[in-house]
Amino acid sequence: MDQSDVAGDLADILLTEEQLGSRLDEMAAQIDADYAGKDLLLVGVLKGAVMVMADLSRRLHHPVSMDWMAVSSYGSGTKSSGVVRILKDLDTDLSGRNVLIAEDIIDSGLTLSWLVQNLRSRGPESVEIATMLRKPDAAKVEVDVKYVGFDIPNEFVVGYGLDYAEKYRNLPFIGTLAPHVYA
Ligand SMILES: O=P(O)(O)OC[C@H]1O[C@H](OP(=O)(O)OP(=O)(O)O)[C@H](O)[C@@H]1O
Ligand SMILES: Nc1nc2[nH]cnc2c(=O)[nH]1
Repeated sequence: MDQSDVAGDLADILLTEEQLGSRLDEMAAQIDADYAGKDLLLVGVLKGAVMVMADLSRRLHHPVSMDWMAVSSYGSGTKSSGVVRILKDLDTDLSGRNVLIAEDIIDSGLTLSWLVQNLRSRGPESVEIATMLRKPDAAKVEVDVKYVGFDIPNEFVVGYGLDYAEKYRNLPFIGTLAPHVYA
């Protein structure tokens, strides 16, 4: 998708494709170092994390397994309902595994704090989080996050996996929406 196709819908570009890519290089190097010699299972949280999962995993030299979960707490709106539903569970048994959750964003923290607790109850060796974005000013619960791409302001963002009413996920950058889009 070309930026010009949705240029009228965007108020601002917060992070460019280049900025996302170079931060992912750093995160992957750190993850490679931290998990050297250990088993690693990447868990992607559908749908938003598809870009992070694909781009981060390809930068790792470490051999990984990958699995997916689908949870939803947002529906089609811009506020978390706080009620997390599992739409698709993992296929993998987590007993004794080192799990790294790949996420696009931690906003209120409600989704990830629920998910970490849920996965920890399945007997893994460890559960950690790698997220591309985090909104420190939006936190409703504390979530212990090992790898963060960028801390961003408390605004609703789209692109790089993140949608508004299922649109804009395939933008290669992160932007904010113009007010008329919500109207
Ligand atoms: O910290 P929180 O306030 O809980 O928000 C974060 C969650 O919201 C988004 O998912 P969403 O429910 O929009 O589903 P999607 O990934 O399918 O778009 C995002 O992918 C996180 O999972
Ligand atoms: N698209 C989108 N989804 C979210 N889910 C939680 N926060 C956000 C956000 O800022 N944008």
